[in-house]
Amino acid sequence: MNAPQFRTGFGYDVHQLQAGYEFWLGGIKLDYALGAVGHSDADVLIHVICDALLGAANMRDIGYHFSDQDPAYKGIDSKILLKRVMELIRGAGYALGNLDSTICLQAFKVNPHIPAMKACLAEVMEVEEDQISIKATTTERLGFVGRSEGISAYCTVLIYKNN
Ligand SMILES: Nc1ccn([C@@H]2O[C@H](COP(=O)(O)O)[C@@H](O)[C@H]2O)c(=O)n1
Ligand SMILES: C[C@@]1(CO)OP(=O)(O)OP(=O)(O)OC[C@H]1O
Repeated sequence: MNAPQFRTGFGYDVHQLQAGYEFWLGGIKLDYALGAVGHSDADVLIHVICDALLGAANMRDIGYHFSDQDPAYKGIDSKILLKRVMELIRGAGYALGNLDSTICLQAFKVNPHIPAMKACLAEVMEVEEDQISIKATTTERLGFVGRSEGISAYCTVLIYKNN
């Protein structure tokens, strides 16, 4: 058999934080005074995972597939979008090697929630928890994250297909 084909992808996303919204992150709902604003449930971690996967497969980005102008996606659970992205990736013959992500959030520590996020995402993506890394950082009170005006996240992925 020929050597497998490896491809990397990268995702970055930002959502505003405001009172009166739910706070979905990594597929789970967190209890906080502010929530993330978006057309969907605004789960920034899932969005960067989707973008990294789509980028790795050279399949554009999340907004290309699920437009924020389309009422079908209003308030949608981002886990549904991630499932669809995994179907696209697998449909093109790719499997996930691993993903590594960083959440940028000042307001509270997400470390205690990371095991639940990993378990949730592994189930949605139908991969092993060991293939999913989630990290977190504040921005030392600097910038929009530091002022808790928003949350951002980054993700890299490795996907592969056997030739
Ligand atoms: N929202 C966050 C931010 C950070 N952490 C954890 O705390 C560590 C220290 O954060 P600094 O921004 O001060 O470097 C970081 O390495 C994370 O382990 C967190 O859980 N949630
Ligand atoms: C996920 C989508 C689709 O509902 O909406 P948002 O929640 O606004 O998220 P964003 O990352 O800004 O863009 C992708 C969108 O198309």
